[in-house]
Parts: sequence; structure tokens; C-alpha cells
Amino acid sequence: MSQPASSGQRAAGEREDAQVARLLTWLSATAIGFLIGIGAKAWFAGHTTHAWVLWCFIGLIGLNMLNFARTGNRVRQKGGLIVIVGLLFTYLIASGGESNTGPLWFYVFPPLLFYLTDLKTGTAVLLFCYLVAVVVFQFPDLPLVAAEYTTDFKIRFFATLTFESIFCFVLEAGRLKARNELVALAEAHEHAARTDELTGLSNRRDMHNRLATEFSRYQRSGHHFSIALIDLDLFKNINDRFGHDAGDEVLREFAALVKTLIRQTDVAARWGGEEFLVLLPDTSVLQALAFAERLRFEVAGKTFGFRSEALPVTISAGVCSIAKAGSLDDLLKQADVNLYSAKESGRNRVAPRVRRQETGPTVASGR
Ligand SMILES: Nc1nc2c(ncn2[C@@H]2O[C@H](COP(=O)(O)OP(=O)(O)OP(=O)(O)O)[C@@H](O)[C@H]2O)c(=O)[nH]1
Repeated sequence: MSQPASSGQRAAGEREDAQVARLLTWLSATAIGFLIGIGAKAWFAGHTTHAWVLWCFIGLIGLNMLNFARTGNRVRQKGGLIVIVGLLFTYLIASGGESNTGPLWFYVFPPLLFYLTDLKTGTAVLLFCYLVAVVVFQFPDLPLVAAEYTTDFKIRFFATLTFESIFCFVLEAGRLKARNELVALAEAHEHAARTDELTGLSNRRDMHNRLATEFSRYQRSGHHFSIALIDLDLFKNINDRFGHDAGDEVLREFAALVKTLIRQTDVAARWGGEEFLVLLPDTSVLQALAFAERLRFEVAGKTFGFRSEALPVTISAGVCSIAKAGSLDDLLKQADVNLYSAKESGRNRVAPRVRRQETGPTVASGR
């Protein structure tokens, strides 16, 4: 039986995606604002080259935003922003920025990095940036390196940055753990909301949703589907003679048997009490009758046991195809009428018009 992909996980992923998209836009816009301001300050202080370099970064961020608006590729947008910010910080460390305060901007990097990437990538990029910073600090004579820092500053810079990085790593790891636990919890709740506890099959609510989906598909594309409404015969007797636990065991065993007989695309649900409904997509009424008859035959031939007692179990089934019904309600009603007729004609049979055979499953005719 096919289960839909977890919507808990999907919803969490979509929410996070939208959140990251908002954050990226906000960050890019804020970075542009800062760069305009700091560039202007540098310009009026007479550091025109510094101002132009900062404004060039505005162009890069703008291009990155435009590229995202055009392609919608969020991964590339994230990667682009990280590379641009990394280059900007490298420039600020190498140039010293204004009054050698450039490296201070580096503190923005760790939280941004861990939020935008996973922990492994974030750590790897951060270590690479550390390496760049070490090279710039240790080799002030390198081309494009204009700043020199005191040993005291370097030690404090690395110590505080390392502390901040570890702190961000731990916080992000905690956030991810809590997020994963929440998603798992949401999934468990979602699963419980659509599953019958006793049999592990879909419950009535889930089946209603699946029927509605299948009906829309039928209306859209004309794909037929059928249903088989199945009821365990004289189930009350089993409860009365062998006890409620024995009855429960029969329901579980029957559900397990159904699971082995249906296709991946079929869905079996406990419709209520000792009644089950199987949804058979892309299945004609003849094929559905063949399935129901096979199930009936297997149940009649199977030994249901409870505490060394063999329990007499048979089923009756009413089958109907959407081709014979105008609506879902009508489909369910007709299946119910057919089930009733199967019961009326002596139980352990499939309706409509299936020839009873104890030697093997055979469908006499369809509707
Ligand atoms: N053990 C157990 N019994 C249940 C469960 N749900 C419903 N039942 C029992 O199923 C029985 C259904 O009995 P009836 O509706 O009289 O039907 P039946 O005995 O199967 O007779 P027919 O349907 O006419 O063949 C009742 O005794 C319910 O208590 C369940 O979850 N576990």
C-alpha cells in the first residue's frame, strides 16, 4: 500500500525555504544599505579607492539578487551571497578597512554561514576563511595586503572569533536537533491521524481524503477506479465465542492478508468495526471483482488462530466502479447495497454476480 510522502516534512521544508528566502532578501538589502553608507563615509574621508571597492560589492550583491529573481535558484543565491560576503571580509581584513577595523566585520560571518549552510559546509568554509585570515595576518607583504595588525589584536581576534564560531555551531546544532525532533513529532501525529491503530491500515478519514483525490483524478482525466467494501462475516460470534482479543487478532491478521494482496497503488482502510474498504485505482469493475473474489478465497482458506484456537473467518464484499456511479456518495452507497446483497445471499461471497468457488477464485461476470 502506498503512503503519501510525509507532509510534515514537506511543510517544514517549505516553511524553512520561505524563511531563508525572506532572510536572504533582507540580508542582501541590508548589506547594500550598509555598503552605501560605509562607502559614502570612506568617500568623504578621502578614501576613494576603498569607497569604490565597497560600492563594487553592491553591484555583486545586486547581480546575485537579479540572478535569483531570474532563475529562482535559491541554492545558487545562497552560495553567491556567501562567496560575496567571504570576499568582502577578506578584502576588509587585507585592506584593514577604515582605521584597521575591517576584521571586526568578520564576526557577522559565523552565524550567517551556519544559518545558510549545513554544519559541515559552514565549518569547512569557516576554516578556509580562518586560513585566509592567518595568511593575511602573517604575511602583510603579500600583494593586495595593505594592513598590519598588532600581535595582541591578532590573538584577541582569533580567540573571540573562535569562541563566537563554537557558540554559533552549538546553537545551530541545537536548533537543527530541535527542528528534527519537531518534524518527527509532527510526522508521528500525522501518521496517527490517518492510521487505524489496531490494524495499521488507513483509517476512515484518510480513506475519505484518498477517495476524494481519486474522484478528482477521475473527473480530470477519466481514470476509472473501483472500490471493494468488505465485511467479516458473523464477527460478533467470534467475539462472543473466543473473546474480544481473539476478534482483534482476526482483524489484525485480516489486515495483514489484505496488505499482501493489494497493489502498491491500492489503498486499504478500516472503514469501521469489522468493515474494510479497498480503493483500487485504474481498476475496472471486473478486475475489482477478481481481486475481491481472490481475497474472499484466501480468507476462507486461511487458518486464523488465537491461542491455539482455529477461528472460522469468512468475508463478504460489495464491489462497485466509479463508472457505474455518479458521485462518491453514490459509489459508496452502491458498494454497500452490493455488500448487503452478498450477505443476504448467504455470506462468504462477492457481489455483484460472482460465482462462488471453493477451489479457486473465479469471477463469473462483471456489471
Ligand atoms: N474484537 C473487536 N470487535 C469489534 C471491533 N469493532 C467492532 N467489533 C464487533 O464486530 C461485531 C459486528 O457485529 P455485527 O454488526 O452484528 O455483524 P456480524 O456479526 O459480523 O454479522 P454480519 O455482518 O451480518 O455477518 C460487533 O460485535 C462489534 O462489537 C473491534 O475493533 N474489535
